[in-house]
Amino acid sequence: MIKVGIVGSTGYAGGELVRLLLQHKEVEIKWLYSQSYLGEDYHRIYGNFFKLLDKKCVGGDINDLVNEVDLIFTATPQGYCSGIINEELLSKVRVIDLSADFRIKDLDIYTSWYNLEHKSPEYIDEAVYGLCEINREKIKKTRILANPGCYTTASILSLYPLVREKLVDLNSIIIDAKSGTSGAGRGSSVASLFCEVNESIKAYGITSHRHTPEIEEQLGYGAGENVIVNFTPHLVPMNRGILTTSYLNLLSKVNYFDLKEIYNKYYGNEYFIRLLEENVFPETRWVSSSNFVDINFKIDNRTNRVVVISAIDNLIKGAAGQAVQNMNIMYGLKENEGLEQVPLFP
Ligand SMILES: NC(=O)C1=CN([C@@H]2O[C@H](COP(=O)(O)OP(=O)(O)OC[C@H]3O[C@@H](n4cnc5c(N)ncnc54)[C@H](OP(=O)(O)O)[C@@H]3O)[C@@H](O)[C@H]2O)C=CC1
Ligand SMILES: CC(=O)N[C@@H](CCC(=O)OP(=O)(O)O)C(=O)O
Repeated sequence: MIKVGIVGSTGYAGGELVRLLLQHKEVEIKWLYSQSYLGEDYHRIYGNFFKLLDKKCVGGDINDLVNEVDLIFTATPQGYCSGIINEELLSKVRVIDLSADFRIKDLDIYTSWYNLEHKSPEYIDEAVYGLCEINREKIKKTRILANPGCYTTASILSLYPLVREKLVDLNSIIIDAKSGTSGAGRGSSVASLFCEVNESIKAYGITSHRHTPEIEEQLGYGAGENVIVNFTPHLVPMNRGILTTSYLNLLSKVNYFDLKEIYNKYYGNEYFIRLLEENVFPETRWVSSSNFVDINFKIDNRTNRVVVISAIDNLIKGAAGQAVQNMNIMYGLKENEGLEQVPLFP
């Protein structure tokens, strides 16, 4: 059994981690860390766990708590994980961080886009970017796993084959993305209030969203050269889900089946990536509460562009599910262990 502790267990991503790990055959949840709910029954925070999980939230020194576990998940705001990482902690546990602290390899880019001083930059190189389908081999051995962002998971996975195979103009990429409001977390803010979100859709972070450099860096590794994207997220009045619609200029005349062959080459054997049938396009409801990524595309012969659509659940493949998938890889387990849920609909 892998003994785990979860910091940030009371947030939306943390809550989904608890739900998935509770049903995982190879995992024992040892503790749930919380500053705000110290000593409270976890099921009093999230009533869905009533009679299923009998644990109180713990607090205190994380350096003591790590003695009880093999692995910790940090589902915490940016800046927390980089503040606790040190050699002593890593001699006791492996870490899966759901924040952006170790995702971006270029420290200057991290500092400028996050407006944060990194507290342990010496560990950035060692950390592995946990996009499972792309970095599987490196993930197996790492002590620090940087779990990718939600928009970035959907964007990178859906565009990676085209960029890697240099089928598109790397300066032409436009990613239009939409997210449910759970993407903003459980912390209250005016922007997340029902009346602010319901019956409306808005773009935000235009030209400045912090997932832009994460997408550019990872697609750049795939292409072997710099990639520049326009990334525009939108907030939509639904609880969960991300849909991306991307536009890329094709460099040569190709048809649907040429591109399908390329996508099959990369993802044909991937359990969690579902390449849909021709003219069937992803919808967030078909992946809801599951770890699946649905992808399809259409070529616009008039403009010589390819339009790529992808859908994920932001809290699962975009956060907790991918974190569990990464744990499975790190511990040599079946990659879909604990993640075989059929998507929830309606
Ligand atoms: N929501 C999503 O769709 C996604 C989220 N993420 C990332 O996952 C992380 C968690 O996000 P999310 O669950 O949405 O956020 P929430 O705001 O819902 O939860 C964050 C949790 O972190 C804890 N926390 C807050 N401040 C601190 C602190 N200074 N030290 C330790 N713990 C703290 C809080 O718990 P308490 O006060 O009880 O200790 C809180 O419940 C973030 O880094 C986010 O960027 C990544 C991908 C998708
Ligand atoms: C709808 C919404 O607000 N989404 C969040 C992104 C989700 C997320 O938490 O991503 P990171 O882990 O990279 O922070 C946002 O735009 O900030």
